[in-house]
Amino acid sequence: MELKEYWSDSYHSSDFKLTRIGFVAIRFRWLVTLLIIGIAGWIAVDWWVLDPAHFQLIWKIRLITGAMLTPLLPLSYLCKLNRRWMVASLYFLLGILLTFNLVGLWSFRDGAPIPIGYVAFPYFLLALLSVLPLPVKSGLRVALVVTLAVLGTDYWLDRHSLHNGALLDRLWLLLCFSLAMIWVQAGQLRMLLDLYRESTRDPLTRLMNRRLFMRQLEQAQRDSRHQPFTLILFDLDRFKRINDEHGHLMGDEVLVRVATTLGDIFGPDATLARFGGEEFIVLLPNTTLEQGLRRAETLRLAVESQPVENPLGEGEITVTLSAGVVEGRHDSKLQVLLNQVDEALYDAKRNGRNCVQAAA
Ligand SMILES: Nc1nc2c(ncn2[C@@H]2O[C@H](COP(=O)(O)OP(=O)(O)OP(=O)(O)O)[C@@H](O)[C@H]2O)c(=O)[nH]1
Repeated sequence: MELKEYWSDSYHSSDFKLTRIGFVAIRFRWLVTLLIIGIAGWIAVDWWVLDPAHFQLIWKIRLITGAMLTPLLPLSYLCKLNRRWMVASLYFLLGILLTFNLVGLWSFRDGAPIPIGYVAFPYFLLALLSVLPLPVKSGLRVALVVTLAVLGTDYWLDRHSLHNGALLDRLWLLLCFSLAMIWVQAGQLRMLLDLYRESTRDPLTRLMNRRLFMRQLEQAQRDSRHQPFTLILFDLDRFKRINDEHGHLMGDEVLVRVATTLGDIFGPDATLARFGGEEFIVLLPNTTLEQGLRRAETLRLAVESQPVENPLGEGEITVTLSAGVVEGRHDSKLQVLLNQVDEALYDAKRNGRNCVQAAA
């Protein structure tokens, strides 16, 4: 995982963004449930700890806070579809909880001893938020909001406290908790990204696997509007023979080399995947059938003209491929397109291999 991927989700792929937000939404829902139960349930503790005058006010504040958090539960189902909803819900949660903290502390303005639960609440909140796999930039924003809220509360309740050592003490503690929160969040983000890559990448070529490709294809079709897109499905010729005659290590080397050539030929606009054993697929957005055929031919020539060296130093071999090409539109049925391109590839094999065939 690269450093910039820890920093901001703008460096994540759109598919991982959705995966992460779905994960955050589930954890967020559990967090809100826990907070609603905890905040309302704490009334029992307050009943024991507080004097009746304080208790009369506090139990209502707790119930109102719990009620205000409740809409976040159904909203968390929408959040998994949209990052903006997720961010808005998170800040709504922070707003409610920090206001609860402010009003709770304000209720002790008469000098009554403040129970530890009220003083420690912002730190407790930071600890709870560490369950969300947020990038560092988002974690810093959350920490900043909590710190400013603590400073604002201090200022509002007791202007002098901003100038004494106790404030420094609180800031130091906030910094420690914030760093711990960001550290745990980044660790979770890393774990999630590693698992995501393991489950969506082919371990040999590092290209995306069939499952992720199908999701990308559905998305690309939705985005294509009235522009055509092209699919190229290709398969290495007589690959079994390469394995049998030169060994599996050589077979693996050929697959890796072809994957590299694919990246070089098609560039960042194309979506490339290993579709099966020695079968690869390419999705080209905004591309007509004629353009797709030309690009498939370029690939075929490139692979043919670059012999692959045996990793054990036992000479080199020439590899060829056969390809099928089909053009799709936003209203095409994907399963039909995949069948057509598969048929075209089969025709290319029947026509003698090492050639490109358009779908009928
Ligand atoms: N080395 C290696 N071989 C693989 C891998 N995945 C699949 N294969 C082999 O790919 C071969 C595919 O053979 P076939 O499906 O018979 O096709 P082919 O020999 O390429 O023949 P045509 O497709 O008709 O040209 C099988 O021998 C598989 O074992 C892999 O990851 N590494």
